[in-house]
This record gives sequence, structure tokens and C-alpha cells, in this order.
Amino acid sequence: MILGFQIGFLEIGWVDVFDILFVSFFLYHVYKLMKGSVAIKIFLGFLFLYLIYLVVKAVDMELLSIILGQFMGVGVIAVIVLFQQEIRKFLLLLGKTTVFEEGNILKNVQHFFHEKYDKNHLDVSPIIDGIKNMAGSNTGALIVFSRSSELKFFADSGDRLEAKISKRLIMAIFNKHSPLHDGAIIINNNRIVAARCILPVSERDDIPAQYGLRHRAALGMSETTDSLVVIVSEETGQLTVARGGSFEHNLSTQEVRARINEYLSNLDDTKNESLMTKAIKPDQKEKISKKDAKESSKQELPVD
Ligand SMILES: Nc1ncnc2c1ncn2[C@@H]1O[C@H](COP(=O)(O)OP(=O)(O)OP(=O)(O)O)[C@@H](O)[C@H]1O
Repeated sequence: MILGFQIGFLEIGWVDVFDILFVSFFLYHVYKLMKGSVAIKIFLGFLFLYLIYLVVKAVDMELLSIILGQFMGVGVIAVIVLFQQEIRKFLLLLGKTTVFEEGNILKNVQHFFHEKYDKNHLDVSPIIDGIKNMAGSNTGALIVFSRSSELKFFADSGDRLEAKISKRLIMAIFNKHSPLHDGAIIINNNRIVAARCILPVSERDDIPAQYGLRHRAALGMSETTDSLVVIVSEETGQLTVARGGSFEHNLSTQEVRARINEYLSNLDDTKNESLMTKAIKPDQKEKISKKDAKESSKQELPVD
């Protein structure tokens, strides 16, 4: 061992320091992933059992340490089964922060040759116009923006469209009588990739009761993927953005436009924390009335 320093009888090497730092970093990220979900309670239960096991082993309580030892032996399998959702999220998180992310290598090459390359070339205006109209008429909508991949897994859960974006198409999809209105649309690379997509539902237990499945699905999608999800509430016409496992509620269409543009231009990577400061709080129960939503839509630019 490369000796670093000594505290009393403890010899601490630099490798130990890195080991401790790495484990702290790992545990912190595991905690962040699980925060607010039921899994954190199971995780703490496991941790508690493991600590008891260590104590029991240290004081040589044979019978108990054999029983707990058996339990710890199958612990890895139990952990994989119990935490499959979290492990999936963690691996996705690892994947999306590496150069191997889908499209990432290509993007970097394009960046290298064309500094001003705009990744998505997305004109947000028709989408914002559609959102404005849907908010005014209390038409529920779920719109997923993805800057890096077409989210194939989720796109395949719905109906492939590969359609050019237009305000009328978006409104037609989410029209209550449309066979495509249920679920989410996915937008990537300046096209509507798919409609009627099923998103993963967040398991967080601190989401206020007034937010139903549409909001849960948006939050779940933002937890598991690097996407930005816009929700138009059918009940209130209120606009919400979900990103990185947080909500921003009660946004104006201009604010939604800004969030989408920031997301697509990558600016929010560094500002994401500050943008998402309005994470859901139990007391955040204000709802925009139908009238307010209509008035706010009138203040926006006229739609074509
Ligand atoms: N897993 C899912 N993936 C995609 N869309 C979903 C999912 N679950 C529900 N939805 C959509 O949400 C709709 C139900 O919304 P619900 O009223 O429960 O949500 P809400 O959050 O209260 O929204 P609203 O404010 O619009 O009422 C469904 O009709 C469906 O279109």
C-alpha cells in the first residue's frame, strides 16, 4: 500500500482516500436517483441490515452472523430484482454522460468541422403556437423533446409518424377525438418521430395529488432520459415543463419557448439547476383557470 498519512493507529494510503471518495460519490448519486421514491426506504433497510451484520461478525455472534451471512449472500440478486428500475436509470445516466451516447460522436465530428452547427435546426414556433391553442382550449398534451436521440424504445411504444412539424398537426394529434391523442409525442431532429407513446411513470411519492398520470409520466421520462417534456393540463390549461426529474409549473408560453430553446442549444446543461428551482412543493396548488389560460394565450403573438 502506498502510505499517505497516519491517524493514530490508522494507516491511510492514497488509494484508500480515492476509494472513500469514489464510494461517497457513488452513494451520493445512488441517493440522488432514489430520493423521493419508495426504493430509498428499501435501500436504507438494506444498509441497516448490513451494518448489523458487520457488528454481529465483529463481536463473533456465530448463529446470527450465519443467518445474516446467508441473507447477504443472496443480497446481490435481491438488490438487482428490487432495484431494477434504479439500476436502469443509473446505467442510462452513465451512458448519456459518455461519448458513446447515441449520436454524440457524430455531433462532435460535425461540431469540429462546422462550429456553428445547430444540432436540431428546430423551429419551435409552430409547436409553441400549438401549445398556446391547446392551453386555451384545455386540450391535454404531452410533448417530449429529445436533442440527442429519437428515444427509439419509447417511440416504438407508440405509432411512428416521422412527420414534419406543424401547429395543425400537433393540434390534430392531441384533439380529444383523434385516435392518436392518448400518450405522448416525441420530437427529435425537427420532426415528430411518433405519437401515442407510453412514457415511464415516476414512482416518487412527493408529487401533489392534483397531478395525475400525465404529469407522472412526464416526470418519469425526464428522470430516465435526457429529455425535456412539456405538459398541457387538460384540467387547467396550465403549462408545465419536466426536466431532469423536476417540474416547473404554471409557465407562460414564452417561458416554455425559452426552456425548449435553452434545452436544444445545450445552455441548460449548466443552468439546469437554477432553471428548475421551482421543483414541486406541496403548497404549490395554484391552478390557472380556463379564463386565465385563454387570456394568457391572447397576449401571445397571433397564430397563423
Ligand atoms: N405512461 C403514460 N405515458 C404517456 N401518456 C400517459 C401515461 N399515463 C397517462 N398518460 C396520458 O395522460 C392522460 C391522463 O391524464 P390524467 O388526467 O391522469 O393526468 P393529469 O396529470 O391529472 O393531467 P391533466 O391535468 O391533464 O388532467 C391519459 O389519457 C394519457 O393520454
